[in-house]
Amino acid sequence: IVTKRLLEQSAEAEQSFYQIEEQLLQAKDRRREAEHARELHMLQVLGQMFSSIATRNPVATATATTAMPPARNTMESTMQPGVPMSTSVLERSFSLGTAARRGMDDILPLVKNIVPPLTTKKHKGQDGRIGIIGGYQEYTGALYFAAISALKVGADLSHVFCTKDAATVIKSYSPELIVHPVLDSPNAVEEIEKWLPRLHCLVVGPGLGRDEMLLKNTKEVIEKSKARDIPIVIDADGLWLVAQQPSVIQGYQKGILTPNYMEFTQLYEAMHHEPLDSSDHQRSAMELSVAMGNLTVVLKGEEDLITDGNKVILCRQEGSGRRCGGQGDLLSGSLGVLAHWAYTSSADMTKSVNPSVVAAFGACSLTRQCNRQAFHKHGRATTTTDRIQEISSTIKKIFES
Ligand SMILES: NC(=O)C1=CN([C@@H]2O[C@H](COP(=O)(O)OP(=O)(O)OC[C@H]3O[C@@H](n4cnc5c(N)ncnc54)[C@H](O)[C@@H]3O)[C@@H](O)[C@H]2O)[C@@H](O)CC1
Ligand SMILES: Nc1ncnc2c1ncn2[C@@H]1O[C@H](COP(=O)(O)OP(=O)(O)OP(=O)(O)O)[C@@H](O)[C@H]1O
Repeated sequence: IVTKRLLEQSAEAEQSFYQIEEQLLQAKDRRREAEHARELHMLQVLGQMFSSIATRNPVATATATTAMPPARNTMESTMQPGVPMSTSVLERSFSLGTAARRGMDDILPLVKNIVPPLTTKKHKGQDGRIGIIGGYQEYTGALYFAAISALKVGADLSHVFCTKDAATVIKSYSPELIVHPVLDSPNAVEEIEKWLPRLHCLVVGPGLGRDEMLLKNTKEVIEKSKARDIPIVIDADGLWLVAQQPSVIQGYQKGILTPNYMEFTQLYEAMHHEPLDSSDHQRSAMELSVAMGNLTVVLKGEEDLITDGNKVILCRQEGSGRRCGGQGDLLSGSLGVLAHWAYTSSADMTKSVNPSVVAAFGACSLTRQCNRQAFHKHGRATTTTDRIQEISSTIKKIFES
């Protein structure tokens, strides 16, 4: 009994330590955001000064206009539960060439706002401790791709929760990942729950497989994570779980679903009990989001379609013609980090746009640009490992330029 009590006290002490640590981090984040807002304000003032100089100088004005072609056509629509949707959508697309730079005006600056500055003042973990659940023994690659992408995008720690057999394999891929071989253990939920107070975001599903026991454990971990109010990205086999039991995530505003077309069809049909009308993806994606309680849905494909049931945003960043496995894992891992950054940024930083949507647009843009760059180098031989190697330069180009 004494040992049990001591263990309980130590668990409580640990929990309050992490709560205090979280509060400190949040205070630091708020200070950081205030600094960022001041810098932005100064930049705006400088911009106004330059533009007034340019207006006084007709040659400079003409040059600027030629260098900046007109914005792409932009339309908006809204949808509320039970209200018919108009057919137009809010369209956001960009490429890194000068031609469509104005298309980045709306969402991409918000993504840039949420990317935390790199300073010497931070401690390990502050920019993100991401948990990833998946990694059935056949699909160790998927979990690795998601976890390493999270690290490379900027998380400080990437915790992988997988089966015992998958763990050794994943550890041997990379010493940078923290691997917990617990998902198939008899006390899996307790083992993972211990880590939840330290995690900023959970990514569920890459390579999870469909084993009943693993899905049951995963479901319970999702429930525990919801109670902690952390963003939860659900991909791959995690979406299969949602299609079987939508209530596991339905109505949880920090839930983000990232289906490919097949997964989307399953989810849609599970929610609506009728075949998907494949002629109007935008409408169907909004309908799914609304049916799920306005969760953010990212329908991946030739163009990525992001919706929280109120608006549809298209990410048409040029990708590549290669469709090998693992691109979705890069997307879900990156999205985990961006979701944490978006939810810890102030409403000023995201201009009150849904943080899940801002994060999703960032992750789609990043994934597609990585695809594009890797494809330019490797052509038909491009694989996900090549894409992951492009994360660093892609971040510099699209988020830090
Ligand atoms: N290296 C790895 O370990 C990888 C493992 N993966 C994992 O493998 C598991 C199963 O994923 P699958 O890719 O088999 O499941 P999917 O649901 O993606 O695909 C099922 C089938 O549908 C086909 N399909 C996919 N998209 C389609 C579309 N738009 N139109 C028509 N057909 C389409 C696919 O060719 C496949 O035969 C998941 O856990 C996933 O995370 C993948 O992430 C890929 C990489
Ligand atoms: N037809 C396409 N054209 C251009 N880019 C695409 C296309 N299809 C998918 N993508 C890009 O690849 C990303 C991953 O989408 P994909 O459909 O491959 O996911 P997935 O099937 O879940 O991947 P995984 O193999 O990891 O399970 C998308 O976000 C998108 O950026």
